[in-house]
Amino acid sequence: MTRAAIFGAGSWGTAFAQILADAGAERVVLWARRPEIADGIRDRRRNPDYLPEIELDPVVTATTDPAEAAAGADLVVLAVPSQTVRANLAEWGGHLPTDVPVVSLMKGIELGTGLRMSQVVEDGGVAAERIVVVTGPNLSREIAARQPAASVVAGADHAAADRVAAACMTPYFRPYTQTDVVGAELGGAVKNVIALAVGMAEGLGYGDNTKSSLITRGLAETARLGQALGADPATLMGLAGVGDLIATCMSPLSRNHRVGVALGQGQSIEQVLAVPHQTAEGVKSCRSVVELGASQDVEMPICQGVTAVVAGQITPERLTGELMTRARKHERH
Ligand SMILES: NC(=O)C1=CN([C@@H]2O[C@H](COP(=O)(O)OP(=O)(O)OC[C@H]3O[C@@H](n4cnc5c(N)ncnc54)[C@H](O)[C@@H]3O)[C@@H](O)[C@H]2O)C=CC1
Ligand SMILES: O=C(CO)COP(=O)(O)O
Repeated sequence: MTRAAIFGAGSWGTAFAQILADAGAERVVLWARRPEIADGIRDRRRNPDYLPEIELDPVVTATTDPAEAAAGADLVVLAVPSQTVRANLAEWGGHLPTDVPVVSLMKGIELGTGLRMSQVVEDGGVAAERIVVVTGPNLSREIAARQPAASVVAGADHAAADRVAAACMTPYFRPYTQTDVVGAELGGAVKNVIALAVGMAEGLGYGDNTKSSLITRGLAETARLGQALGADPATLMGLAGVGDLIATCMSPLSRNHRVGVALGQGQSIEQVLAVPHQTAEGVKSCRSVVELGASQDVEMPICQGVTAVVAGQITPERLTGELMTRARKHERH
């Protein structure tokens, strides 16, 4: 029976705690940054800020002490924002057990280094064969409501991925194992940027043809990047690619989608981010995705345009015009 430590008590960390508990975990300890979050989970079995509608199973508890969270864990899960995980690991990585799978739930590319999350975790001292990525069309609010969803559990070591998949399989959460960590992570990171673009289109008042065109051409950008970086194209046609792209781009529950809608409606990025909201990874990862693409000579016009809108350099209207008037070309190029 699993004894898990989940670092990050936001939406996905909290929903994943419920998954592990429903899958039969003996104990799940959430590490929270803020004491009021840990107190709510420990004393009232509710996270007061993230998915407060879930009454957490009694096996779920919480602490702000990383050593206490990690003690005795046979599974470690990381669920903090992509851009903070390096600093987080430097702070509390020394407390992590050295011989158990470490799961990354994060979907992003690190700014400045262009590294995928598993590479950042590896830099933090975790051996590659212990790192497992969980990704796919998994909007936390739907998972919290125990609505059926499938997911990808990818590890360079299939046995580690299989161990994690066994620990998180429930009647509403169906994990498929994978060894293509590169494809799984790229799918999860790039779809957030495409969801910003689709949200912008919605905010501008455009309908489903526009959104479908952006999703499909966004997939083409992801596939080109994946090919350059050694991903298996089949991974991007699966749950981690197409699956997550559809969920995130189409759902009003997606934070990236919602940020895109607000930008499309004419708000500035400062106005959008001034409203307290949860992590919309694409806002930061758009730049690192474009830089990663440029380092491989991969053209990513939608991601480039989103980055320019987020930087305040162009408006969503102008992005539409620029994308629509690019030189004609073969669909597969
Ligand atoms: N929410 C969702 O539906 C899903 C989210 N993800 C990914 O999971 C990762 C985490 O996202 P969410 O839990 O949704 O975000 P969230 O915004 O709901 O929660 C983030 C958590 O990290 C904490 N945090 C913020 N700054 C921190 C710092 N400097 N150090 C330590 N902790 C910090 C926050 O207090 C909060 O507990 C992201 O990479 C996201 O893309 C993946 C699949 C689904
Ligand atoms: O990754 C997600 C769904 O799979 C969550 O999307 P958002 O981060 O845009 O809410």
